[in-house]
Amino acid sequence: MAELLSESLGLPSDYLSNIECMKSEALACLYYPKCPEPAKTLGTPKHSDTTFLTLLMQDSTGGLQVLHDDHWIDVPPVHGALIANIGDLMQIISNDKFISVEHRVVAQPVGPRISVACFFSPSVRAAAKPFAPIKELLSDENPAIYREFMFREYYEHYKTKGDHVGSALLRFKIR
Ligand SMILES: O=C(O)CCC(=O)C(=O)O
Ligand SMILES: [Fe+2]
Repeated sequence: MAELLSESLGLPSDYLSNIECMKSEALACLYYPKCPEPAKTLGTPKHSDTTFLTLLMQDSTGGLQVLHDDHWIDVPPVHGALIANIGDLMQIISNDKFISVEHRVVAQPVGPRISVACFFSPSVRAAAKPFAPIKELLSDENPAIYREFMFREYYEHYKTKGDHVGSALLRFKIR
């Protein structure tokens, strides 16, 4: 995935793996019990992932939706397939060439639903360096949309504002 994403940004195929932006993995195993009153709640509320990339495996129950042009679109389960979601940090370093996807999981009267999300974030070494849009992607016609920041500042945003905060993108946006 790192190679494909690097190439689609027009960069050498080892670019993203060299900067170690997706070198740490965290795995979340999620269990959604069946819900007697699905209209009154959500399985997972609307959000975009804070990391670089998420690979998601969902079972055959369904319920995942992505926001597209202000409409919620079902992401139907495909046996054996993984879903790749771009996260906010990837949006920032790609200078909006990749856009992080807003998604949610609806509650359902059937279940339980099980999903496994693997979140890819920077290595400790990469997290100690500043983040900013990749210089090779910038030009006079395509200036940086986000300022430089440290990983610690990025995560402070979520820690101080709690779970229901919007994404950190606006905080770093300069144009
Ligand atoms: O359970 C799912 O399919 C999605 C979970 C999710 O979006 C997340 O954990 O960030
Ligand atoms: Fe998510």
